[in-house]
Amino acid sequence: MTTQSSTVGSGAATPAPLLRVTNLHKAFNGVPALRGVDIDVLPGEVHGLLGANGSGKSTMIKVLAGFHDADGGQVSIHGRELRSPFGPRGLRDQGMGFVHQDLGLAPAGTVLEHMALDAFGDAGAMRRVDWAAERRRVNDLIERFDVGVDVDATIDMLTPVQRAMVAVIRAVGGQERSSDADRRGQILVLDEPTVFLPRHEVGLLFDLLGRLRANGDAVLLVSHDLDEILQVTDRVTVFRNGETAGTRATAGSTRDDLVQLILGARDEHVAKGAAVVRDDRPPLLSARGLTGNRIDNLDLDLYAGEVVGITGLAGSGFEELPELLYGARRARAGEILQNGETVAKPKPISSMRRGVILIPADRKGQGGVLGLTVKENMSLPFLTNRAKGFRVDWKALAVQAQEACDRLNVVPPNPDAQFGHLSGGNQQKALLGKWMDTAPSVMLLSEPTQGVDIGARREIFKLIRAAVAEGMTVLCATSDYEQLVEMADRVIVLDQGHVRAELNGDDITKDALASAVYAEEAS
Ligand SMILES: Nc1ncnc2c1ncn2[C@@H]1O[C@H](COP(=O)(O)OP(=O)(O)OP(=O)(O)O)[C@@H](O)[C@H]1O
Repeated sequence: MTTQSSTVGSGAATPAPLLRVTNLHKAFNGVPALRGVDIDVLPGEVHGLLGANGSGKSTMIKVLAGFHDADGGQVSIHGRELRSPFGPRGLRDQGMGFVHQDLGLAPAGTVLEHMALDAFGDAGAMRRVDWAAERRRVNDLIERFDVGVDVDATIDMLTPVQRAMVAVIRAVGGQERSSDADRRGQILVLDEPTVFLPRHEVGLLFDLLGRLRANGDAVLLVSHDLDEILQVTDRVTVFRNGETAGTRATAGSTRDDLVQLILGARDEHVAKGAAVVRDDRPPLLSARGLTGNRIDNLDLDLYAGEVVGITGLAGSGFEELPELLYGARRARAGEILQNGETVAKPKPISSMRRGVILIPADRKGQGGVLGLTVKENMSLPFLTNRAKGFRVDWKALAVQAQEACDRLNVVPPNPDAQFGHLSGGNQQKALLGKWMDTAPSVMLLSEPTQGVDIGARREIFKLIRAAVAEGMTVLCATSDYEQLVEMADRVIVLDQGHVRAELNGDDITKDALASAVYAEEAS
């Protein structure tokens, strides 16, 4: 796929923007989230929207989608000026479509039903859906955008990337139906669509974005993955602290340029510690013959002072290893040993007591309680040891939570903020802080920096390296090769539940990881 659009990159005079946001303001309880952001999105471009966690990306998108009302500023679409509030449908009827990270698809519904749901929305519950017409329309969309799914397939039958593509054409189809704008020249907003996709399938989604671009539409793509942004976008806009830090053409921009714009500072790499010294102490955690749904008869030793990465293609088993070791998922066979001694019936509660903790990938679903405050979330592991009789020492817990927020740069650094209102990266930092305070000996991580910006990522790596230097061991299951290169002392590559390769020290490079993961496919 080319990285330049014919419309934008042709050297012709810049076309009029499809979407122009000027001086947009929004505060929550008096705290500004947007302090006057500006962005122009042109026809025929994929425009990246970057920024640290909490910089205001989602807030702007939620204003455009009608979820929040802006406090001030202008928005124009196709040159027509509009002012927030935009009502519950946001700018959907003006030619904008939105695909949120969770995709908004129900597993049991078919592709056709999902698309027709939008028709129900338009027509009201009383009107009959013309199923034959819907089927023609949906088939036409699938063909036009070469999505390759069956209209009657249920969502749970589709691969993750097919689901993402269905969500995209569903948004496109919704626009075609409701927009009074010209069919060409619509704006599709994708909020971190790739974080849950297997790396090797992301290209299929990007090809679809290329087809939209060729159609004269525009895509606004929010992502923290700079390689992805450099690969797929024509221009990028960076938000910093609720303001626009700048807009750049992607061609000619480097990763470091973008990092500097995001952070307002140069990128700083975290040094890995010295190599682990393996004395005659037993490993902190081991597996022998461990077998799960995918993992098959795996032997593994995790030693004090090391970060061990585990990776592979989706379905190779690497994703289930943290949960098996933690006891959140029952093994079919095999045993787990801690400090050389067999662990009888591993369960989450006993793992926690033994100093083994798990930070799951889906932090919103599993890691934190959205309706509680940051302090309450951070206090959960300590409620018993901070209890005096029936009373909990909230004062001590508040001090502890404040210290963790400050140490980890959680934004806002306010333990009384609602956890669910924190941006994704800040939620992850708060969760890490909570578990680090329990001084674990084994930390099992699953995609620990998904949705986390580059600055917070560095802080998380630093914390992990510091804890490892004190004698902890970390297992990090991820398909993010860059993270493995930066963080891991050794990486185990799985294939169909078995160890395919092990890379150590300086041999851990992105290329080496990719060729180990894809070795069989390439041959
Ligand atoms: N409903 C809300 N109530 C209070 N504060 C909020 C609310 N939504 C967002 N914020 C705050 O507004 C600021 C901007 O958050 P926003 O979610 O827009 O950032 P973001 O750039 O999308 O971050 P991320 O990359 O982590 O998703 C943050 O400080 C956040 O805590």
